[in-house]
Amino acid sequence: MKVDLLDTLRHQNPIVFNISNFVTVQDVANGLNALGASPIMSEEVAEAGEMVGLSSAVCLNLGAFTQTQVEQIRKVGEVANQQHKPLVIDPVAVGAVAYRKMVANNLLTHFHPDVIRGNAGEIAALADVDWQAKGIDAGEGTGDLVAIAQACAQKLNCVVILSGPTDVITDGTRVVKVLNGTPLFQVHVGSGDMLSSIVAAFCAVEPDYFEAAQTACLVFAAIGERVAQATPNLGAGSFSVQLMDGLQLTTTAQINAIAAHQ
Ligand SMILES: Nc1ncnc2c1ncn2[C@@H]1O[C@H](COP(=O)(O)OP(=O)(O)O)[C@@H](O)[C@H]1O
Ligand SMILES: Cc1ncsc1CCOP(=O)(O)O
Ligand SMILES: [Mg+2]
Repeated sequence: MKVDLLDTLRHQNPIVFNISNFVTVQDVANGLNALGASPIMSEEVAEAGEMVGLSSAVCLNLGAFTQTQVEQIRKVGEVANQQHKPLVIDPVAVGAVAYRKMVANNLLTHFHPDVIRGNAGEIAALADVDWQAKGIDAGEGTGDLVAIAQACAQKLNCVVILSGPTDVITDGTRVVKVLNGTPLFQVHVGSGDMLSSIVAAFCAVEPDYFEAAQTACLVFAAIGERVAQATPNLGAGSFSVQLMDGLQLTTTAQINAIAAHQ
């Protein structure tokens, strides 16, 4: 696990272009900025080419799109592929809303993502595995999470992150698990969206996207875990503030000291 990539990221300060959702856009911008990347957002399809051109990675969040925004997402995904910029997709709630799954599957015929990051309900839906997703949350299912993540990665020919209490990262064959984290991530809406954009930031500084994805998961989960451990009885509001501080101030040595992965 290349935790030192965090120092590279902070040194290079890569621009990450995000199409975010209106719910968590502030978390995504500030999370990236605190960690050491440079976020930029846009809702205008006419500037898609320039936006991708100035960025070192792109993250497309499918959390709350309109039909107009779907056109923008498709254009940005196509341009990212043409310009060979790393492309990360966050397929929010595709397991809970049939329309979203249809839109996501259609978008995936227009461009190829390098990494897909979702919870169990979302990754199961993209892999066409039976699962009871609950809105934006993972929901419940009985399937094997590693097998589901691998099936999704093989089907879509990309790296897949199936996040949750344990993050599963796979390229379809190789599998790494990140065991760090805190249940407080679940009481803050936007944890997953932040992680997806941070995955893109690591893809900007590491061309092996399987490596970039697992490092992003470890860095984010370990920082959350440290923050939770540092303050007893931390609640949802304080956690989100402390998490921002942690993203900015945590060192690679501190992450290595608690890193738990297989
Ligand atoms: N119960 C948990 N314990 C530890 N970490 C968790 C837990 N649930 C989620 N996480 C962490 O929260 C982050 C967001 O993942 P997740 O909750 O799966 O995304 P989403 O918000 O899209 O559903 C990841 O870093 C994941 O490791
Ligand atoms: C609540 C909500 N509704 C549409 S997108 C969104 C945010 C999802 O954020 P996350 O997947 O990071 O919890
Ligand atoms: Mg999510």
